[in-house]
Amino acid sequence: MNFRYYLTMSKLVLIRHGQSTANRDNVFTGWSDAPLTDKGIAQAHIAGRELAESDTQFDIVLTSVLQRAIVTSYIVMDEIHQPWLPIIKSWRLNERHYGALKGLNKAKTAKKYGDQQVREWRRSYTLMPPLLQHPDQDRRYRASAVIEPLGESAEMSWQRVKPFWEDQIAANLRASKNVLLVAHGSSIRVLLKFLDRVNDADFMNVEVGNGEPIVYDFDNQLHILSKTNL
Ligand SMILES: O=C(O)[C@H](O)COP(=O)(O)O
Repeated sequence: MNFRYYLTMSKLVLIRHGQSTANRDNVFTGWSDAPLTDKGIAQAHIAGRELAESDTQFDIVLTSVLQRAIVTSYIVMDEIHQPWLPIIKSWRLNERHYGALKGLNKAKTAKKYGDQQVREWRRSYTLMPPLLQHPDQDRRYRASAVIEPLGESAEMSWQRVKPFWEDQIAANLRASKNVLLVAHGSSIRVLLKFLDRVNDADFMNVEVGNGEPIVYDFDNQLHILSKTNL
């Protein structure tokens, strides 16, 4: 038996949702609930088919409470022929909240504030976007007693992803479960920062494409055995 195979106890697959209407229109999205485009739906099918080739038997699906991630997860579950899997939807996996940038066109914002400023808003670990005056009040967050943020840095989004890592992701991996996580650019980027030990400066260069699965294999001590981009 292959030594690495013998040690492998669990698998974590991270997938950013397919293209949303806001991605297509180059608009800051954050917690806005933009649906998938036809291209985004096709990307989700392709990601699912790529994953199906590995024949991984998943135990649980984790996603956000935003439809672009939820619908992507449904498509992937269907493509891997495991539509019955238990699924947990949590606000903790939401995209980073883009504050007052939400709904603005990224190219027009770069013209107004400069490319460097917009790059830092988008890719810095610690910089906050301009904040909203008042929180939005979406019913789905009231149900889980979550006060919607006025805006978040990537670091702030890690503060709310981290408990979910402990309670759901790591807990399942330690129990030798295979986890499929379908989320967003920023919620996945902060997980990659943690898993790959990326420093704050290098975090600026961490990118995650729509519908591109990232596969981690762990041993039973939660050490990473391998990382593969499908
Ligand atoms: O929220 C958004 O606008 C996008 O989903 C991700 O945006 P980014 O590429 O600026 O991180």
